[in-house]
Amino acid sequence: MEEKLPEAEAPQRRDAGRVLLYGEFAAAAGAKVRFAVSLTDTELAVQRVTAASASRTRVVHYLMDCVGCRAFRAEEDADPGAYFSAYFYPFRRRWMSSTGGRQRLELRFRVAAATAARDPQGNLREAERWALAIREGSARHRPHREGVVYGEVRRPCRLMLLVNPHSGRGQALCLFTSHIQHMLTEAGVTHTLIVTERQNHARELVREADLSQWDALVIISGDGLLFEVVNGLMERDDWEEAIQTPLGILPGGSGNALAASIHHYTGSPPGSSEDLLVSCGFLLCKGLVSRLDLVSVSLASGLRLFSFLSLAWGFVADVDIESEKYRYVGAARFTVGTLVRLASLRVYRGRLAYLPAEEPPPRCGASPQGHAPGFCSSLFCQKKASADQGAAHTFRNSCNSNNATKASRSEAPPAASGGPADSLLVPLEQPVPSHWTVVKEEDFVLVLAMYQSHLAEDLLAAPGASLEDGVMHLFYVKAGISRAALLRLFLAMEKGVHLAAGCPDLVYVKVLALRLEPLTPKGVITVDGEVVEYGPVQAQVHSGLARLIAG
Ligand SMILES: Nc1ncnc2c1ncn2[C@@H]1O[C@H](COP(=O)(O)OP(=O)(O)OP(=O)(O)O)[C@@H](O)[C@H]1O
Repeated sequence: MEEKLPEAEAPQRRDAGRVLLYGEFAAAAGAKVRFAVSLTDTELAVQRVTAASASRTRVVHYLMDCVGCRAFRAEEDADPGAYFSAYFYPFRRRWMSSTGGRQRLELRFRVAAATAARDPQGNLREAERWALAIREGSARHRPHREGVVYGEVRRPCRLMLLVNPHSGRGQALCLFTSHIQHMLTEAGVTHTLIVTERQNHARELVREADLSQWDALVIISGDGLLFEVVNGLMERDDWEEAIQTPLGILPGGSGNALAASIHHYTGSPPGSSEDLLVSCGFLLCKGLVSRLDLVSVSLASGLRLFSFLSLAWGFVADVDIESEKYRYVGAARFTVGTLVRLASLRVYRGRLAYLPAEEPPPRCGASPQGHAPGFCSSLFCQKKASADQGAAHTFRNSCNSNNATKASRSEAPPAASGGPADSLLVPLEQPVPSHWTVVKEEDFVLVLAMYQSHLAEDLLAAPGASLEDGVMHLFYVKAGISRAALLRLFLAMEKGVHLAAGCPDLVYVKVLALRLEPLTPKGVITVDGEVVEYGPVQAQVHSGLARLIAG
């Protein structure tokens, strides 16, 4: 962020702290104009050196916005000067608009001290002194949120950067070279680029990789490639350590839900897809690491997946998959898909039950309004008697300690199949525990569990979500909603105000675990936007199990 101050010749400012370095430099060899440059703990201030006070405007660049600085010799051998270039990405609002994005700004100064004009090595040493001080300052100041505990990517760092060349409109590689590559160079981040050759290539790579060689695993693609990476890590024998590897995401798909969520959490207003890419690239260069909730998803076949974004059935899952054919229009594919599916709105039959995160578990037989008692005469109850003992026992053990807060990661015994045990779940063939809430309705238009804020770049589905809140944000829309009302909901979701729309058919609840049992014979269930086998499915949150580069 730039701040123009009217008068500030003195190299001392109360609010910015002590001046660490001060110098007067030109921008290039032979340039007449000189600049007074001062570095404090938080900012680099630049002021033109001139006799006329009117042109002495002082411009402040915050180290918070700086990704790196480098020193180098002049290109011409005859020039004894050296240079330092600092790279800033301040946020700029668009003219007459509430949107904006980070924009690149390079500040370059030529060091050629009068006394050492013929001392190229001395000039370079001075330029390096400035570059090091600016780099250290920018590493100390990074965009962060109050109350979040951060780690950081080790420096100097080596990234494994996985690109899906087919994601989105097939431009991920191009987006990397045009927007990200130079940022990484500016930030001194070394990386190895791997272009995926097929589905599951990334999954296999990270499953077999020597992770000690990498400080972070970053994808430039849609959410599907990160889904592969997360599951590849969780399939390893050393999953507990492997999943601690910082993950990063650069939006190259058409949905880019996690990238949009990360951007949203920084408090910046939404911008274009390009703004989102630069914002995520900036956060990657800054290298702060937050914890990220993962949800374990168990399917009827016994397969267990780990998900970081969403579980969807009905309208949302259908739109996601059916709109694949409109991928050439980019993010607008969801809008087109929504309109097409609205025209032939479907009702999906099934049973839904969940363990609420906030309310105390309902007593047996006590039914919250609109819900059946904990155990109902549904398919969930086929083996009520036997489950009552085993399941309730299993559940009580975990429930006492964490029902009101977060699903426990550390207290559960390790599961035989790798990954943490699902202490809140009972086998799918058994009824859900008695104090779960079983939804009375069985006809739905959609069921959607979100663990991050965005369903797509422009769909703020769960405004209250955060990276590590330890809950799933469960939405379901009951059958009977009109097309117009559903359209209104999706339009309101663009601004994240759908929950305030007073739609009687929309239900929202925070849950720790859920079970969905589709009765409609054919349909689509997606996990993080990827199709999984259709049938009964259940899920539990594991709070903060993974680590993600975010601000
Ligand atoms: N080289 C490849 N060829 C074919 N499929 C790939 C390749 N690399 C990855 N995939 C698969 O492509 C699918 C889609 O990937 P991804 O989600 O990253 O992109 P996208 O679908 O375009 O993004 P979005 O979900 O945002 O629309 C995933 O299932 C992924 O496993």
